[in-house]
Amino acid sequence: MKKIRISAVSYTNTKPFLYGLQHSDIINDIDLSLDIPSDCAQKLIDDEADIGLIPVAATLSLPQWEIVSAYCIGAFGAVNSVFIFSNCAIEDVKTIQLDPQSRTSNNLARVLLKNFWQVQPELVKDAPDYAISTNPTTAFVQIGDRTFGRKDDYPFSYDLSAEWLKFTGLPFVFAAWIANKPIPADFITAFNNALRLGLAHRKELLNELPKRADFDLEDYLMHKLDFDLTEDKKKALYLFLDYIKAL
Ligand SMILES: C=C(O[C@@H]1C=C(C(=O)O)C=C[C@H]1O)C(=O)O
Repeated sequence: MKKIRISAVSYTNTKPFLYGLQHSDIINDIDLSLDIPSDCAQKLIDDEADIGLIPVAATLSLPQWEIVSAYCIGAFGAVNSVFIFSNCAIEDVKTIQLDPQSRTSNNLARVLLKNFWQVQPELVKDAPDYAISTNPTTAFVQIGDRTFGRKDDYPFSYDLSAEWLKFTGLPFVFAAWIANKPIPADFITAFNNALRLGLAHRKELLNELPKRADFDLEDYLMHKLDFDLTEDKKKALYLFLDYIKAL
């Protein structure tokens, strides 16, 4: 049988899923690559992968897509790894640098800026001084492990999942397991069993990960991240896509 090509996120948030895949027989039936989120999305768009843990905002660039898992990268309130870091209050920001590795959170920032904070800073992609600008009215979006332990390094840090909860009262879905073509049902069942196994073994996984003094990995993987793709999260996902379309 031809192996199913899977692109998963190369950040710590995905390690429970990887643990499950690597401890299940399904590992022999897949061709697994680890990519930054923007590349997971591009691989699904270019048909270089069959299933990806892709930023949900990228579904808007797929002619055909289907959610193939009951699990996701989500959060109810603060997630602690998706921020706007800023030298000034959001109302005073003039320029926001977008994160080149992100698709969802860049769009989440845009949705919140327009509809929640109601401000219109200039948005910059691929800024040459990304994340190091000293301009007092420049802020930047940043996701993933690069944000670990950085929250208190800036005068203002906005956790975008916490801000989305304030705005909508809903949880948020950053990335979901999405296929760009029909996938056999028995594969989907085995795939979800493997992901569930990984989530159930997060304590064992935590014992294998190097401890960090500046970031609570246990709180992150056990509590801040919320991996179940519940009905409320699906509602949030479709609401978010509608907000992006209206930008
Ligand atoms: C919570 C996170 O979710 C992520 C955010 C993504 C995005 O902004 O496009 C995509 C995948 C997830 O890894 C994170 O990376 O910190």
